[in-house]
Amino acid sequence: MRKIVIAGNWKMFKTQAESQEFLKEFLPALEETPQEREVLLCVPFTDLSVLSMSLHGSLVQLGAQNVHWAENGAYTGEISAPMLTEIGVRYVIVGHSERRQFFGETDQTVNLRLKAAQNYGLTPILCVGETKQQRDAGETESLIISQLDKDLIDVDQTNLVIAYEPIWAIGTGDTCETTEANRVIGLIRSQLKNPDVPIQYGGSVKPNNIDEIMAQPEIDGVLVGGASLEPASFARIVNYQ
Ligand SMILES: O=C[C@H](O)COP(=O)(O)O
Repeated sequence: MRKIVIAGNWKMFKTQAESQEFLKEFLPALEETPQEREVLLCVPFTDLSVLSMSLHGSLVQLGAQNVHWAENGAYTGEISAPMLTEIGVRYVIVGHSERRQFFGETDQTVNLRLKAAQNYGLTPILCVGETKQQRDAGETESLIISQLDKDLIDVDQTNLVIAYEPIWAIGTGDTCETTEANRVIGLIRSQLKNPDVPIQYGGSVKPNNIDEIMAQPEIDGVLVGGASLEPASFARIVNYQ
C-alpha cells in the first residue's frame, strides 16, 4: 500500500507571525483527517524553527524547500541537512522547477542534494516536469525519463517522494487533465526500481479539483502552492473525499 502525501509549499510567502495565524485556523480543521495521510508544510527557512514548536504533537510534518549537499562550508545563502534535521525537519523539496529555472539548479546538483538529504534521514521530494514548449513539441516523456535517469543516480528509492509538476500548470489555474496526470505518473512509476515510491501531482491543485485528482489510481498525493497559503482551502485539500 503506497503512502498518501499531501504537501503544502509556501514558497517565499509568510512571515513567522503570518505562519502562526495560519496554524490557528488550520490545525483545528484536521481533527477528522485520517491518520494515515501524511500532511506536511514546506515553509521558508525563517518559519522552520517556530513551526517546529507549533506543529509538535500535531499530524503535520515539517518540510524545507532546499538543502545543500555539503555538511557545512563557505556556501553563502545555503542550508545543510544537519541544520534542518536538528530542528525537526522531516522532508525537503529538491529540484522544484522554480529552483531549476531561476537559481541554476541542474540535474547534477539535484542529484547531490537528494543524496545529502537522505544521508541525514530527510525524505526528499523530487520535482520533475515539462514546460509548455516541451509538451507541445511532444517531449514530455523523454524529458521526464531523462530527469529521472540523471536525478536518481545512486538515490535510495525507499526514502523518496516524487512530484510530477507540469511547469505550465504551476500557478496558472491551468490544471493538467487528471487522466493525463495519471498517465504521466504511471510512466514515472514504470521507470522506478521501487514501485511503492509515493508520486504526487502538483500544479494548480485547488479545493474544487482535489477530489477528482485523488480519485486517480496512480496519484498518491499533491504538492500544493497557492492553495496551501489559505488555511480553509488547504484543510479542504488535506481532507479530500
Ligand atoms: O510546489 C508547488 C507547485 O509549484 C504548485 O503551485 P500552485 O499550486 O500554486 O500551482
